[in-house]
Amino acid sequence: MKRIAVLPEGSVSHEAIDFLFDGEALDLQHSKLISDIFRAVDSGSVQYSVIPIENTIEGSVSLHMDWLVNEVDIPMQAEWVYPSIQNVIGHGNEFVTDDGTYDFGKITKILSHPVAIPQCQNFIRQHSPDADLEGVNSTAEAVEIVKKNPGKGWVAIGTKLAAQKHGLDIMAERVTDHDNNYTRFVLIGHEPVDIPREPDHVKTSLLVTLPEDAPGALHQVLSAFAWRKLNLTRLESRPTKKRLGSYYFYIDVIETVDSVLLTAAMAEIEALNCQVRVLGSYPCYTYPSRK
Ligand SMILES: O=C(O)C(=O)C[C@]1(C(=O)O)C=C[C@@H](O)C=C1
Repeated sequence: MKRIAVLPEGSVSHEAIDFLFDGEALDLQHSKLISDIFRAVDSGSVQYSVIPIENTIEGSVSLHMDWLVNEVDIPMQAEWVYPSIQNVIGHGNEFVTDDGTYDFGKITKILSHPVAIPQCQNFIRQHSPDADLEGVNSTAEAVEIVKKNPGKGWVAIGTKLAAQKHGLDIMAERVTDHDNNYTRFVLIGHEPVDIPREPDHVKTSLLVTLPEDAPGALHQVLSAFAWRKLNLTRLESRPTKKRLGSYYFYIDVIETVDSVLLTAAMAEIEALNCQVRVLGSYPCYTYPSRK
């Protein structure tokens, strides 16, 4: 049975891992902190860890990307995209009105993961503009905190799974600003993973660091992919954290790392005095397609 570290029961990450393995029995090790999820696979206490890296509304989960790049050296073994369906969850009796609806104006505090709160900005502004907002370690943790603090007017933004686990009420369903709110997850680990279905495509993630003060260097890097007709699906700069104005580029290419074209492109980029690090070459699965 695969041993996998993932955020607490009822988190979006937890729902997402069940989708990837399609009901396969897994030995899930739940941890409260994403840093512990990274450490679990780094120390070898689990085979794989589940890391959310990008969201439709919020973009990159920078903290997690930085961990992948700076704190650990563990390859990405699979990627999948899963919907982040967020709900307002609380002790419904604190907010219920005479006509049986909920008065969201009575909410004093909204707790959730810092990536989930901005996904629901419109709902919050419209219904509970005066509520305090508090970021916690996961949507599942937010639901747990609300459960333990009745009578204070607190609600969480989280999954139905978490509401069920803690016996709380779903006061509003699907409250994200856009319906197509998806999160991109990666499975990291030292061994390739066996997933019992065909991927939608394969991808290679690269980290490219340009030589200092080289005009046109990024253009030359992109040309190495362009003239080989290699399809890039992500290009993002992140600070190297060494000095202000110094960046590395995170590049996703639809190709396996050992393909002749990608190998040649990487060699060309290295010949430009760039550093190239392969973060992983892996199968990608898109919800809800199951081949
Ligand atoms: O808090 C959770 O439920 C998580 O799985 C984490 C996480 C994230 O880090 O991006 C995952 C997806 C959600 O959209 C919001 C939060």
